[in-house]
Amino acid sequence: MARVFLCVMDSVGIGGAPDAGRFFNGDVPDTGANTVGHIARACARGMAEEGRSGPLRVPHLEALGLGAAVRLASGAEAPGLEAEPRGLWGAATEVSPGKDTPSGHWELAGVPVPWDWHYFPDTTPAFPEDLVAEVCRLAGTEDILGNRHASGTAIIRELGETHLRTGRPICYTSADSVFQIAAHEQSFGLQRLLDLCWSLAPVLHDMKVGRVIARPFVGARPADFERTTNRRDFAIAPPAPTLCDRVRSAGRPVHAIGKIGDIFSMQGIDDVVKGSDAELMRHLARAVDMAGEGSLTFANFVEFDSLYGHRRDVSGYARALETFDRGIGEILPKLGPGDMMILTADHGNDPTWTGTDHTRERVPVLVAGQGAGELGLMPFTGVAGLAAAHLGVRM
Ligand SMILES: O=P(O)(O)O[C@H]1O[C@H](CO)[C@@H](O)[C@H]1O
Ligand SMILES: [Mn+2]
Ligand SMILES: [Mn+2]
Repeated sequence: MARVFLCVMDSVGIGGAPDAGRFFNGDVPDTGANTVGHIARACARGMAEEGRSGPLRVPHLEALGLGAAVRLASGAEAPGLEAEPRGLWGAATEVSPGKDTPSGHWELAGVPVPWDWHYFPDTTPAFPEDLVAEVCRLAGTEDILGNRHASGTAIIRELGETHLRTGRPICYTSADSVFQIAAHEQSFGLQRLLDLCWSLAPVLHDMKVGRVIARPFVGARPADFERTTNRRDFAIAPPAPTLCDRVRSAGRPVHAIGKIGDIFSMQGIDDVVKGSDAELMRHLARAVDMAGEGSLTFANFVEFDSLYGHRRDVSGYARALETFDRGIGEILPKLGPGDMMILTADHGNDPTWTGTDHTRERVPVLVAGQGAGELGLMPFTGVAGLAAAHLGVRM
């Protein structure tokens, strides 16, 4: 029997998407965006020196083929990642029309998105009046705050005090197909925020808005406002059976780590554990120790994206890659002969790029535990194919 550990490093793209010119950050097309390539270049030039220093040091990812994957995907060099790969390595290209998290994950799990998502216009107000009225009705408030495109950390600094004073929820969106609600955990109430998002989700899903996201925060003053890990994503269910459903239908356990449960609306998933990325790495180590024969463990490490990519924090992103590399380095030696660990990503989020949104990019496909060699370029669905073939499950 065999086991698969499929790990998504959220937003760790490697450039080269052939359709990048059709995706934008503001008015600027994503052509040339390269999350890993540009971080490695910034590190090598001494331009990512906060809390770390010098060239990007990710020896385990490098040995698995991360640098080679950057070169294959985009033709660009990733300074510091020049070692010959000792794992199976390749790069994957997305076909779904969105550069968002559900599109990326569903396609990695074998199901490209067959519809066009609804995006809210970058205007103020961004939301239609009947939607605002429905939010007010469900929240029991006279109005909402925000009602525009925003960065989540900036908008709570800006509107958090008004929210505390008026009780009105802060509603905002981005270049993704999302409706996000920020509210204070104590003053508005965490459960009330989660209930509000849960009640609104079917309305938004009918409009083909991919997710309603609860963004709870704490703190008394703008300088201390901080989002918590109680974030919840209420996503549309995948349109067809995914890798998770296939594995589960074959009578095998499917364990989720991090956001995976939310992204797949728990479809095809037995259990989920959540926490910070540091906690998720410990959960992954435990899964490698404990997961049963024939199982799929599917993990998402979100902090690359949420803490550093959207914030365009190059040093922070480099630190996160180096921390992740150390964590994975401790887990890799635990893999047994029947184990396959796949490290990949769902889209890019180049912290050196303009704007604050994701970037359309190819993603790495690094396979540990199953020998060495080049996998070449594949579609995102090739990742599901690798996992299913290893488990002996039909896709
Ligand atoms: O700026 P914050 O709130 O982190 O939001 C980001 O997170 C959302 C979901 O991943 C993206 O659509 C982007 O808007
Ligand atoms: Mn993502
Ligand atoms: Mn994101």
